Amino acid sequence: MSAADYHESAPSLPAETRKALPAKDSVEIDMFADLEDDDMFSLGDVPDVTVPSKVTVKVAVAETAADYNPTLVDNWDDAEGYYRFGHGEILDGRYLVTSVLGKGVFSSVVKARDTKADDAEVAIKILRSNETMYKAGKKELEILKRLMANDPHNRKHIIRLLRHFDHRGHLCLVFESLSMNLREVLKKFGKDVGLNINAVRIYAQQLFLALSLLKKSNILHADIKPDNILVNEAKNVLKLCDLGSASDTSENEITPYLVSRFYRAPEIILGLPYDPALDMWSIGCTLYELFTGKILFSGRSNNQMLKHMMDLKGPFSKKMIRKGQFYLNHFDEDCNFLSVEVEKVTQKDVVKTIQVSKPTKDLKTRLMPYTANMSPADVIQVNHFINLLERCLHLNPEHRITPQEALVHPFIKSQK
Ligand SMILES: Nc1ncnc2c1ncn2[C@@H]1O[C@H](COP(=O)(O)OP(=O)(O)OP(=O)(O)O)[C@@H](O)[C@H]1O
Repeated sequence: MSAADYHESAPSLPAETRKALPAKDSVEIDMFADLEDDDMFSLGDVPDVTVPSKVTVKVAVAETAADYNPTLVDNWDDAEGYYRFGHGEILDGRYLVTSVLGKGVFSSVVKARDTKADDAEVAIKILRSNETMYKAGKKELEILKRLMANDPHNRKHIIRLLRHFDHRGHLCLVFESLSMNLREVLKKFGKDVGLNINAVRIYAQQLFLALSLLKKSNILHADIKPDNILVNEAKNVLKLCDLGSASDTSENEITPYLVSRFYRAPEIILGLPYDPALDMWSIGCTLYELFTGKILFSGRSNNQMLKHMMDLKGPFSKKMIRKGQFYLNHFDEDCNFLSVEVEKVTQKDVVKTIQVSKPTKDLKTRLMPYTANMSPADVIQVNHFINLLERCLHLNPEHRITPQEALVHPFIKSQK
């Protein structure tokens, strides 16, 4: 999750977590900036993540929670509570840090070699040192354990947690190491053109398996998007990661900002009770993006997200609209849509009342142009894909396809 995304969803967090977040980024991140390569997805063509062959060991102290002295925090934390690493530092007496993978809102993630396990590569998520972040990390840890207990043979495509430890007041989660995330795969291989239909099918099947495990475990992921899906070096296996926003299905507090906006289901925006179907919506948006290289619903606000959804799928039923706690923010009493648009000349927001009767650009219209140079067999696949997407993106969560149904859908079942 990016800081910009997260800030928008901050109202769903405890107040103290929100306070701990860095200042809001007012600019929406351009997720396809600096694209270099327009190639279609081709396996085996990605350079390895650079890991220096020689690293100098700078610190070799194994801390325990008992060693932790909060007054010394400034020595190794930056002002925002992120752990400051030394290149070549050893964590927990065994993990030799080789590179920094990234810095999210909750944590920094590093690659390391496990000197007690044949130098196997691992990824370590180091939570920021802040009581609320620590608690959030503990929740992520418990959820990961629950998921692994329900998938003892590691067949369901959710990231594996190897172990955890405390390091100078930071909770550290040790994961199996994977290569790039699907946002990066798309940037590298599918800018504006997307991945080929067979790659999309393989990824779709693995995502539905992950979703079936989440559903069985009564867990909502609540942040599925290409950034939170990692692939192996060969890019033929994916794993769903970042369970930092996940919760038990019983914890469904109604909030209009759950899930990163472009992947947010309509029931969240309208303020209806939600369930695992919200993750299926995010998967529908993600699969569309994998195939086309383009974001399906890139609304600048919840209101414009609803507009984009209706352009694709037609109007919401009045019954569904009226059940939503927030419906009067977006519809009038007669369920006409109140579209908040920017007036071109004044650049001010104006509200236009719109009666939506049918989709202006449905999935078939959008996706068929991609079949122009395809073989007849692939065109059949794309037709199946369109049908599957229609069902993942049903406006009414009660009618959305379930993971079990998706796994036997003709798009998934009809291998070439
Ligand atoms: N097991 C792993 N193997 C390889 N890279 C990983 C692994 N786990 C995380 N990463 C990298 O670190 C990034 C951030 O991880 P993650 O989303 O779990 O942390 P986060 O603190 O929740 O970040 P954010 O706030 O951006 O969501 C991922 O997008 C990925 O690029």
